[in-house]
Amino acid sequence: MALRGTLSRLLRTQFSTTCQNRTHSVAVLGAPFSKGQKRRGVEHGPKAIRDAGLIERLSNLDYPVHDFGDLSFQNLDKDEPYMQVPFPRSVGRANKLLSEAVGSAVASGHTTVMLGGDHSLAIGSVEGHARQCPDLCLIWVDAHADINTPLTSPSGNLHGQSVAFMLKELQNKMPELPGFSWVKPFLSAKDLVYIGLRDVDPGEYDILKELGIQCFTMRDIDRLGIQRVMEVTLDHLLSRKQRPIHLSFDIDAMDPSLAPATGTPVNGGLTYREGIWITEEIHNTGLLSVMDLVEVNPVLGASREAVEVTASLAVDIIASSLGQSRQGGLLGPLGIPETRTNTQNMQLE
Ligand SMILES: NC(=[NH2+])NCCC[C@H](N)C(=O)O
Ligand SMILES: [Mn+2]
Ligand SMILES: [Mn+2]
Repeated sequence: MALRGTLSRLLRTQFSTTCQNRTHSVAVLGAPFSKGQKRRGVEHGPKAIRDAGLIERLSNLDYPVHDFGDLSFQNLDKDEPYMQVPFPRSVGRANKLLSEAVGSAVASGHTTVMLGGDHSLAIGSVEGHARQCPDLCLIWVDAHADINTPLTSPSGNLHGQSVAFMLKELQNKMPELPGFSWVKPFLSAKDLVYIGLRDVDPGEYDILKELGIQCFTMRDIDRLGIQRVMEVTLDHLLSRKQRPIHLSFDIDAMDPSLAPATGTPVNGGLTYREGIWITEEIHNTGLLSVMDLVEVNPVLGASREAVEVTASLAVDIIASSLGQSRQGGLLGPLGIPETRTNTQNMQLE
């Protein structure tokens, strides 16, 4: 009994330090994978983002950075489509590997950055994170909701279905796909917020409505302003308790003029400053635990510049999520002191 008490206390301490005291060190993990969709090139995303100076930029922030390099994904020669879904076994297997890698980076106490690759990788990334931190919440920044099921998906592509694998509420709507027997739904609809939506399929619309998922479309951002959107987002997820945040950032959330090198661009996206505001506010909570930066596709840039601006925007978004500030200086922020809401104050103490 005594031993059991000690063990559970030990596990509890381990658990709370793993899942709460963030940003002592950063782990970077590349996932060069593209079979969640049909266009080639997105597997070169991690290299493009590293070449744009990611590691150097993160080294200028205040904590050690561990670059764990890129995972290596095996090619399966036989991977026939299942219910119009291409490459199910390859996507399932890659995500299992990624889940284990993210899980162990989180268990080692690192704030973890996953570089994609296509957005199907969020399945493994969020799942691995949730195994370590079961009470995490998810902020999905994207032009798309990626919440199709194999039955509603117009394209079949798994990068448009990642969230459907996670949600407990969709369990009965998800067929068993080959390669995915290891994933059991782990997230509740109330623990998810979308920001930046502007291209939602009819089946996705029905799911979002039915489950009452908190969404901020581009129209909501125009109407409320990004400051209010983040206030409501963080309030929705954190007002009851402090919990680890998983940020899944699809580069196509940004306007295509800023992020042209991506597979499914949609006009009318986030401005540079809206993107940075989102990540600064998430950093300010002190609760960011894992982030994904996905869908940078260097092959789809019309020119070298187009690829470089996209990759360097990805670097800015990551650095800002991890504390790079626009207010500089060790002597405290410039500008007018900010008054914060109660929720935000609670996080900052
Ligand atoms: N991660 C992405 N870029 N997803 C785009 C998804 C597009 C479309 N909704 C689909 O299901 O195919
Ligand atoms: Mn998208
Ligand atoms: Mn996406």
